[in-house]
Amino acid sequence: MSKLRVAVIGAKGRIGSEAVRAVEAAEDMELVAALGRGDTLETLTEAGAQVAVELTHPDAVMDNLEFCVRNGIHGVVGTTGWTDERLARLRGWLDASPRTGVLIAPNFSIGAVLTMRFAQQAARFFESAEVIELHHPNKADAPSGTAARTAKLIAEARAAADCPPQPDATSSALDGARGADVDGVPVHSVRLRGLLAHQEVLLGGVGETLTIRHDSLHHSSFMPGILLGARRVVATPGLTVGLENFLDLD
Ligand SMILES: NC(=O)C1=CN([C@@H]2O[C@H](COP(=O)(O)OP(=O)(O)OC[C@H]3O[C@@H](n4cnc5c(N)ncnc54)[C@H](O)[C@@H]3O)[C@@H](O)[C@H]2O)C=CC1
Ligand SMILES: O=C(O)C1=N[C@H](C(=O)O)C[C@H](O)C1
Repeated sequence: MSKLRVAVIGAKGRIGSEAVRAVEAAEDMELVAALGRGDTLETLTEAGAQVAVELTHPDAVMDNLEFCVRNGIHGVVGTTGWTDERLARLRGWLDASPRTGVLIAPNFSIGAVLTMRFAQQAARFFESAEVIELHHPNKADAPSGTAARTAKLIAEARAAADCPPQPDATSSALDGARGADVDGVPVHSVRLRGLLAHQEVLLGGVGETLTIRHDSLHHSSFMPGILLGARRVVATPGLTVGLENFLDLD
C-alpha cells in the first residue's frame, strides 16, 4: 500500500521537530517536506504532499491553511489562536474545495482530550467552574487553546442544563485577578520555567470540590494524536474541530 505523503510546517519548532521525527518513524507515512519560517509554500505542491501538519504561530496559520486548502492539501492543525471569525474564513475556503479536510485540534494528547470531555460531563453538577492552565514561558498565546476550548465546553454544558451564573461576590479586584472571562468561566494562565503544558479544571459544589488535572510532560504526548489526525483527515472532508471526533469516545 502506498504511504501517506505528509509535510510538516513549523518543522524546527518545539512540537514541529517532534512531529518530523514521529512522521519519519511511522511505517505508513512518508515525510515529503519540512518547512520552516521563510520557506516557500510551493514546496508542498512540488513535493506532492497529501497532508500538511501545521504547527507554527497564530500569525502564520491562516496564510498557510489558505494555501493548503486551495491546493487540495488536507490540514492537521495544532496551532492556536482560533476565533469564530477565523473559523468562518476557513469554512469558506473549504466550501470552495469540498474534497479537502482540515482537523483543528486544540490539544493532540489523549489525556487533555479526556480532561475536556470529563469537564464537559461534570459541569452541570457544580455551582462553580474555573480553569487554570500552566505552560512554559515561551508560549505565545494566553489563555491556551486547550483552556479556551475547555471553558467553552463547560459554558455550553451549563447553558444546556439551565445552570445559573456562577456565584462570585467580588466587588473590588486588581485587573486580571479573576482571570479571563470565557463565556462566564474564569480562565487563569500561569507561565513558569520548567513547565510544559498542564491544566486543572476546578469544580465546586456545596461541601465538595472536584479537580481534573492533566500534565503533558513531553512533546511526545502529542504525537499519537497528530498521526491519527493525519490518517483520518484524508477521509473526512470539511472542518473538524477537536481530536475527540476521531476517537470514538461515546
Ligand atoms: N494542539 C496541540 O496539541 C499543541 C499545539 N501547540 C501549538 O503549536 C504552535 C507552535 O508551538 P511551539 O512548537 O511551542 O512553538 P515554536 O515557536 O517552538 O515553533 C513554531 C515554529 O514555527 C515556525 N514558523 C513561524 N511562522 C512560520 C511560517 N509562516 N512558516 C513556517 N514556519 C513558521 C517558527 O520559526 C518556529 O520554528 C503554538 O500555537 C502552540 O500553542 C503546541 C503544542 C501542542
Ligand atoms: O504552546 C503549547 O505548548 C501548547 N499549546 C496548545 C494550547 O495552547 O492549548 C496545546 C498544549 O497546551 C501545548
